[in-house]
Amino acid sequence: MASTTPISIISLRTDQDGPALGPRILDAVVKTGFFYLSDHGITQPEIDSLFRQSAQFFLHEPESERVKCQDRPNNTGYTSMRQERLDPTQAGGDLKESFYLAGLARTASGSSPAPPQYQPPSQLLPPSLAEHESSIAAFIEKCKSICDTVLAGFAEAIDLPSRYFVDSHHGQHDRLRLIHYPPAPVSTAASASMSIRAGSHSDYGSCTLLFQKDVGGLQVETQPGRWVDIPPQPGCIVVNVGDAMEFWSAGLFRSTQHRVVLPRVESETASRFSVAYFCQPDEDARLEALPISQSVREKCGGNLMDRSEFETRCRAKGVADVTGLTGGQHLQARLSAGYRPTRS
Ligand SMILES: O=C(O)CCC(=O)C(=O)O
Ligand SMILES: [Fe+2]
Repeated sequence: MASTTPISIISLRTDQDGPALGPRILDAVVKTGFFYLSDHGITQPEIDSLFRQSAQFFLHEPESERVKCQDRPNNTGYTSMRQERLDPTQAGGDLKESFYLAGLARTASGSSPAPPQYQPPSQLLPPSLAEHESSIAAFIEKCKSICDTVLAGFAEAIDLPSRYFVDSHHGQHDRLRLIHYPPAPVSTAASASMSIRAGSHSDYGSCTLLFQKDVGGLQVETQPGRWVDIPPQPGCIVVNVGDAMEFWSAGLFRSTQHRVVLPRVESETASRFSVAYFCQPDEDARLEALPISQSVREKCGGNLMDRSEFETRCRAKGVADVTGLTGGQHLQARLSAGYRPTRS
């Protein structure tokens, strides 16, 4: 099955015999930093219902209600069309709009508040989403729990105790992002050079879960200049490594550039909906480029980033001190650096 997909499919089925998650994801996170995750525990009806709520918001919520919910300092709420430009070398802003949600259940007034120092900010909700607050809060908690499993896999993959990363992730900076790419015509060479649905970028955090509805367009740069389609795969979430985890793993795990291209065929011209869950380290998490043991190095064959490539990538992403920093400092460094890797 895995050989017919561009990235491997990894199952979270608990009754499966065989190795734990760590050894099974090592190859994927070292080579592309992307894999499909199946049997993850979120049901299709739960995903469908979030996509319905997202469509209701983007297609029917009045503009006046959307803009009331913008909260840039807390990185929550609505971002409008072309407001974001993920690739600073791209001519115009991205052809998308989005809504960022913090961990609703973990705030002081939520159903399971986090310890005070790790509580996410409170969230402004427009009427169409406020109506579904408890199911959205539950969806966010399920994503968080999948991320904890993935984080445990990351630790096991490099021979660390399972909780090594989990203990620095209380969901404080995590965000669930509803994304809408409006309908667009099939692109021409001219339109593709002017705009894009989501410009080339790498994600900032530890890992991202991505739910794609039915319209394709997501691509990953597996080698410099070589873009591979990652189409929606029934029953699967796309999981990818983010910059914080690339840093933490001393460049062993790859935080790879990806993008969403304009429609190439008629079937991609409709609205495209996706949902991303960005898992971030805590503000006070200590990130340090961890030593990678000889036995892990051997398992990874020739796929290790050497020290000078690691340091170059860190600096390009705004990280001046490659020995260590906090989760909060990493996020700030990443937010203030416009990053586009040099092509070799
Ligand atoms: O919408 C997608 O499929 C990808 C979105 C993405 O990569 C992001 O928001 O970081
Ligand atoms: Fe992304």
